[in-house]
Amino acid sequence: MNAQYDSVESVSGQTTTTSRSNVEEQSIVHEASSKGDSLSFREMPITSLASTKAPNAQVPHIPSLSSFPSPPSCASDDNSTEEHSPHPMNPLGLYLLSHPSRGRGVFAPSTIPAGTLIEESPVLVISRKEWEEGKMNDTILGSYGFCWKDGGMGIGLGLASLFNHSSIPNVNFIRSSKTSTIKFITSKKVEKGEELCICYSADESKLWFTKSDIHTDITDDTRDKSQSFVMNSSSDSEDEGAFFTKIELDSEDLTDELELKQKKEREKRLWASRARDSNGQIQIKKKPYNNGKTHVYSPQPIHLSSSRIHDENALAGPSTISTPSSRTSTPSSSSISISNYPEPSTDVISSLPPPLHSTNIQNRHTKDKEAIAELVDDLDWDEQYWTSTRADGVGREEQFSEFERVKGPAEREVEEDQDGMMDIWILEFKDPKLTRTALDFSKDLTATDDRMRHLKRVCRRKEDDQEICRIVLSLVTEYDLTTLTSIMTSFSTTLSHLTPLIHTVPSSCARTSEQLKIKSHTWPVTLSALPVISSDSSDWPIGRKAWVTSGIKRVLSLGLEAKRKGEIPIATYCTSQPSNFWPKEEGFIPPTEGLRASSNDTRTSENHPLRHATLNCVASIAHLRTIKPFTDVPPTRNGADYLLTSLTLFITHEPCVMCSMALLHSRVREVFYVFPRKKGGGFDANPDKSTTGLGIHARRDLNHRFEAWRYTGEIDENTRKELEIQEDLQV
Ligand SMILES: C[S@@+](CC[C@H](N)C(=O)[O-])C[C@H]1O[C@@H](n2cnc3c(N)ncnc32)[C@H](O)[C@@H]1O
Repeated sequence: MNAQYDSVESVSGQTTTTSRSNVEEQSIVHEASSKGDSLSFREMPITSLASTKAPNAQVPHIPSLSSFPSPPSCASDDNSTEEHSPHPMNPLGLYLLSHPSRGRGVFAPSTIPAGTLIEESPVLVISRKEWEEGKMNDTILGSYGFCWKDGGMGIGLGLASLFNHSSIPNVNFIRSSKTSTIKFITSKKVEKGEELCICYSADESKLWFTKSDIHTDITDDTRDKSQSFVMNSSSDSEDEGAFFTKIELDSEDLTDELELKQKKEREKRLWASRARDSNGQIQIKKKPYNNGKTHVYSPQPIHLSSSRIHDENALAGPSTISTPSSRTSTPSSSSISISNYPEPSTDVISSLPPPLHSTNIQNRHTKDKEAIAELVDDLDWDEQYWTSTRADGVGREEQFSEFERVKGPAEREVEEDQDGMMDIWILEFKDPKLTRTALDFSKDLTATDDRMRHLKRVCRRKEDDQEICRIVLSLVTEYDLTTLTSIMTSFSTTLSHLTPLIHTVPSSCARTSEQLKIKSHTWPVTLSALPVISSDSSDWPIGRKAWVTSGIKRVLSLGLEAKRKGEIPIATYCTSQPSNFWPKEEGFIPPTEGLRASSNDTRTSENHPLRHATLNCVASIAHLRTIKPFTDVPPTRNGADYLLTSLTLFITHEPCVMCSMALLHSRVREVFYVFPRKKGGGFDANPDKSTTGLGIHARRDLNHRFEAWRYTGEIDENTRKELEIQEDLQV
C-alpha cells in the first residue's frame, strides 16, 4: 500500500530514490545506541591523560598534534583523581563529567579563549562499504562516527568521541581526510566549568537521541552555516567551520526554567518591536553579526553558562554541573544585553499577524498554549457496521466510496521506459591500475546526472580469459568525442591514451530480479523494486474503506461549514491511520497516535494570502506537538515526531503547488482528496494534458514521496455545487 522506493547505490554515488522513511541524512551516524544510564554527575579524569587541576594562568593556544612532545611512558590510573600537572597531550587539563542523560562530556577547567585548538584527534576510518554492511550497527560505535570522505565514517580517538551535542556549540571541528584527523577548536570563549560541545547536526530532527539541552537555540544565520558545514563532510580539503565565533554573547546564568521561559517571551516581544517602526511599518533589517562587540542584534541565541551551577553530590573537581533538583534560583548576575531595546507596546504586538496554528481566531493571541490547541474529534467509523448486511440483504460495502491512486512522474517514467535503451560514453581498458583514476573521472563527470543513477559505475567482463573493465562516463548526448577527450586528458594524463567508446545500456533500473538478470547482461543496473501498490481502492480491507470514507465525509461537511461562514470552502482533516492498517514495510515510521487537527481556508476572514487550509492544518499539527500530551510521548523513531510524519490528510480539493510542497516537507504519508484541480494542482501528473499537476507527491527529484488518492465515487450535486471554487484558485 505504500509508494516506497528502494535506496540503491548508483552512478551518482547517492541513493537513486529515497524512500519516505529514508529521508534522514545523519551528520554523525545511525540509530540510537542505548543511552548512558549513568548515575547523576560523576567526575572522571580523562582516561590516562587527564588532570583534575586547571592549568595555571592563561590557557595556552595548543600547537598541532605533530608538535606535541611524546607522552610519558607510564600513564596514571584511570580512576585517579589525584592532582597532577596537565598531561602533555591534555595541556588544558580538560576533564570528563558524567551526566544522567547525556553521558560523559568534556569540561573546561578554566577559561579557554576562542580559537584555541583543543585537540587534533586521530581518526580510524571505516569505509562506506564496511559501514553499509552493517558491521558497526550493533556496536557502540554506531553513535560515535563522524561523516567521512566518500560516505565512510571516522571514529575519532582521544576526546573526539566524547564531545556532546549542542545547537550552540562552543567548539567547531575541522575534518581533514588528508591527515585522517579532526581538529577541535573553540569557537568562542569557554568559561571555567563549561561543557565543551560540538554541533552534530544543525537539523535536530536528525539526532538519534533525545536531546538534553546544553544551550538554547542558535540563530537562523548560524544554523544555516552550521548545516552546510556538517554536510560538507566529503570535502577532500580541510573544512573550515568557525561559524560561531562571530556571535559573542554575554554569558547568562539562568537558574530555572521559568526564568528561561520568561526571557524567551521577552526576547520574542523585543524582536517584534524592532520589526516595525513608529508608524507601524514593517522594517526589514538584516541581522548583522556581532563582530565580537558588546551586544547581539539577533535576540535568539542565549548562551546558558553552566559555570555557576553546582552539584553537591559530585566528586571533587574544578567545577561540576547540577541535577535539576539541586538548581538554585539565584538571579542572574551577568545577562544578555537587552537594555538597548525598548519594551514594545501592546499595540505593536497585537498588530502583528496572528499565528497560524489556531482555527479559532479569537484565541490566537492568548498566551495560554492549551487554549489554542484544538485536538478535534476522532473519525466516526465502525468496521463492523460495514461488514454487516442491510435489512434488504444488500451488502453495505456497496455504499463505499471509491478511490483512484494518482501516479507520480517517478512511477510513470518507470512504466513507460521499462525496455528502453540509451547510448553512453564509456572507457574500456584491461590494466587494473587505471581503474581508480577512471572511476574518479567518472564520478566527476556524472556526479549530478540523474539519468544514469540506475547504472553501476563499473562493468567487469571476462573476455578471452582476460578481464575487461568498462567505466560509465556520460550520456552520448552530453559531449562530443573531442570535448570529452580533452576534459579527460586535462583531468589526468594517466587516461590520455584511452579513447571513449559508445556503449548501449538499459535506460532504467530493474524492478524485478528477472529484469535484473536480463538488463545486467548488457550493463549492471540497480534493482529498485517498487512495492506493488494498488491503483485503486478495490482491494482495500473493509476497515480501511470505512475509515477513509468517514475521513472524506468529514472534510466535505467541514467544507460546507466553511462556506456557510463565508470562507472559501476548502477543508482538511489530518489524523493517524489506525494501527491495524499500518503497513508492514521495513522502515515505516509509526505515526503519533491520537494526533488530529482539522482546518479550513481562512484567506477571506483573515484577509491573508497564506491562510490556505493545508497550511493552517500543518501549523495546527505542529502546534499540537508542542503541548501535552504530545510532548510526553517519546518519538517512536528518529523523526517520528516531525510535523505530519506518517499521518494521513483528507482534503476537499487537490492541494495547490505550495501546499503540496508543504505536505511533502511535512512528511505526510497519504492524502485523500475529492475535487481535482484543472489549474494549479500539485498532484495530478498531467496524464491527459488537461491539468497542470506536477506530481509533487511522487517525483524522483524530491526526497520524500507520499500517496495521493482521488475520490472517484458519487457525490451529490448540491455538495458539489456548494464546494465549487474558482478554477484557477490556489488551494
Ligand atoms: C559521541 S557520543 C558523546 C559522548 C557520550 N556522552 C559518552 O558518554 O560516550 C554521542 C552520544 O552522547 C549522547 N549525547 C550527546 N549529546 C547529547 C545531548 N545534547 N543530549 C543528550 N544526549 C547527548 C547521546 O547518547 C549520543 O549518542
